[in-house]
Amino acid sequence: MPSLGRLHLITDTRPGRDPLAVVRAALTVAQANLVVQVRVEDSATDREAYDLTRRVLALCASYRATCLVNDRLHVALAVGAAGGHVGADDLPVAAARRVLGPTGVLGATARAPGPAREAVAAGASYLGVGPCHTTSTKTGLPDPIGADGVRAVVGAVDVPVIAIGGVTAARVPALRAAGAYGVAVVGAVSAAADPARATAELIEALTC
Ligand SMILES: Cc1ncc(COP(=O)(O)OP(=O)(O)O)c(N)n1
Ligand SMILES: Cc1nc(C(=O)O)sc1CCOP(=O)(O)O
Ligand SMILES: [Mg+2]
Repeated sequence: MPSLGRLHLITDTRPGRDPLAVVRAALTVAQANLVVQVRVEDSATDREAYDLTRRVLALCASYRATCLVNDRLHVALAVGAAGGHVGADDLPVAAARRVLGPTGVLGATARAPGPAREAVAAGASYLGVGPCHTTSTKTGLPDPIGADGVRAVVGAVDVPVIAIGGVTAARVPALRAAGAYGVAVVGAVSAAADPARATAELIEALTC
């Protein structure tokens, strides 16, 4: 399995957003270092998810970047994406592993060391850990766990930890110091006036 990219860009498909333009801009800068996770609104149809994912996958292929699919693993399989990401409301990790097979990239959300260990034992190849900071992108989340929460999970598992939730380039150093392998962002790139520049700042913070 190729090594996992350190910057995960999660698509923002809320009304008024242009996820393909943002993905295109980020890819021109981050290229093969980027992981694009296609995340659609719960109200989106499978056909809408499939169509968007096919287009994102085609863009990623031009740069040898990795494309993952949030929640809808059948869409990941249908388009030939590298894998998917599941959380508490999705397929259990062991079931997701059976769906993706032994070589698919499988991310799982974990917010504390115990569930993190369970997710890895069940077949997760990386963990999404957060929310690290407050976020306006998703509602209904628990309180932020901060860099200390990330550190606790990092100490419990031997797979890459991807910090998520309110992540900005300025916050990356503290997350890396806590042991995060990488970060996942929505707003830091999608809501930026210049998504390519925002991507460059995140890559710089992740690799310096
Ligand atoms: C990298 C990463 N980490 C966490 C999540 C959140 O997944 P989940 O808890 O299933 O919530 P939804 O994204 O499905 O609303 C993620 N998508 N990616
Ligand atoms: C989709 C998602 N899941 C989270 C979690 O903590 O599980 S935080 C989040 C949204 C991240 O968006 P932004 O980078 O704009 O804060
Ligand atoms: Mg989910």
